[in-house]
Amino acid sequence: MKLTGFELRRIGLPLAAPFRTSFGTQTHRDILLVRAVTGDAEGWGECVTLPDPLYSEEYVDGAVDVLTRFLIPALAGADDVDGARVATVLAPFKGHRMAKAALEMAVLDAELKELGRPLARELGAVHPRVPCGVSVGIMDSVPQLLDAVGGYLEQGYVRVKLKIEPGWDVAPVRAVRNRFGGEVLLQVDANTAYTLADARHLAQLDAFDLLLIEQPLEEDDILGHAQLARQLSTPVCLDESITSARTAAAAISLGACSVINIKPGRVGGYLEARRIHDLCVAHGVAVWCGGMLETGIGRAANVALAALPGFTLPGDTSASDRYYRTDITSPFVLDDGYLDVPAGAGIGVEPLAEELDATTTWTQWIPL
Ligand SMILES: CC(=O)N[C@@H](Cc1ccc2ccccc2c1)C(=O)O
Ligand SMILES: [Mg+2]
Repeated sequence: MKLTGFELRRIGLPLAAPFRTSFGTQTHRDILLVRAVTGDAEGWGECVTLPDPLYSEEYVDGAVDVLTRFLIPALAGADDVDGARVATVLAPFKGHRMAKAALEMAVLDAELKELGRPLARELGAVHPRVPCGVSVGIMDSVPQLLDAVGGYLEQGYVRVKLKIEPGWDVAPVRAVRNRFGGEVLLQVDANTAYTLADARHLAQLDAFDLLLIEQPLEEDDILGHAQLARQLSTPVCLDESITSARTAAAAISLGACSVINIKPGRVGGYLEARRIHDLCVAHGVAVWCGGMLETGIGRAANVALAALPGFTLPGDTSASDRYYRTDITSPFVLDDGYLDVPAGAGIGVEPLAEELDATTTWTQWIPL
């Protein structure tokens, strides 16, 4: 496969509704897309960075800089790069996993589109569609939360995840349980908002039969999560802490988690995501596919990943309209709580030209 160049393209999309988490409220997305061009095809990657380093240390402007000055030149200097080799070529550069993931995804999509091979099959998907959960933000009041949760359950979502933070945790969870009953699959996500000193407070959540509590402590506090896990009956799931197969192996071995939220952008790409999946299956650790409010580009690849056998819990692979009134691809529409795995070559979708043009805020072509 002969790469001729890459396009970096930023698009601006308003969120259908504000999305509040313990690290802030988002109303708008500034999304970096990567287009890989070869002689015979083009592939797309989506960088899941936020504009500010609030979820992790990466942010959009930083990703643009590291791609432009280091990562794309490294690929230009390597011969015969394909999807499987991108991570090796980029390995000398530390971190910047979301930027690396977007680049690898674009190269992999171009390669598979040239070969006519679907990403799902390439990754080892075994299901034609995946059951979908929904992530519900922190709200101004419990009644507002109950309305939102009721709406998502009516749409067919099979699992509800509630964002929590100190001051918004036990009461909203109890209210959802009281209103919607004990059968609803329910979990919470703290996005690192607590400390080990909150252990006794968080143990109150054990009364609500949650599937898991996601990332209660800081990203680098693996030992803290192991100590907390011993004080809770609710399974601890890690998100921000799991940055590679190596950190997943360490977290599992140290008893820091019994469930893992796999996000390809956070771990450096879909191939590393598959390695984490395989590791977790070997250890009997359940995994599910997390979300970073991706457009249909990232959503398509996430749904393919979520169809692998070890993804036994519903993920945050929600429909396009969970976040966007208009997606930049044909929208992913929930059908009886499921999303279909794209069957086309590569990620199986392409951006809609008119949507792309309407939302583009900046673009740069980088020839190899
Ligand atoms: C679906 C979900 O909860 N995702 C992340 C948090 C998150 C929240 C807000 C975001 C805003 C812009 C881009 C990515 C974002 C990710 C999580 O699981 O922790
Ligand atoms: Mg999370």
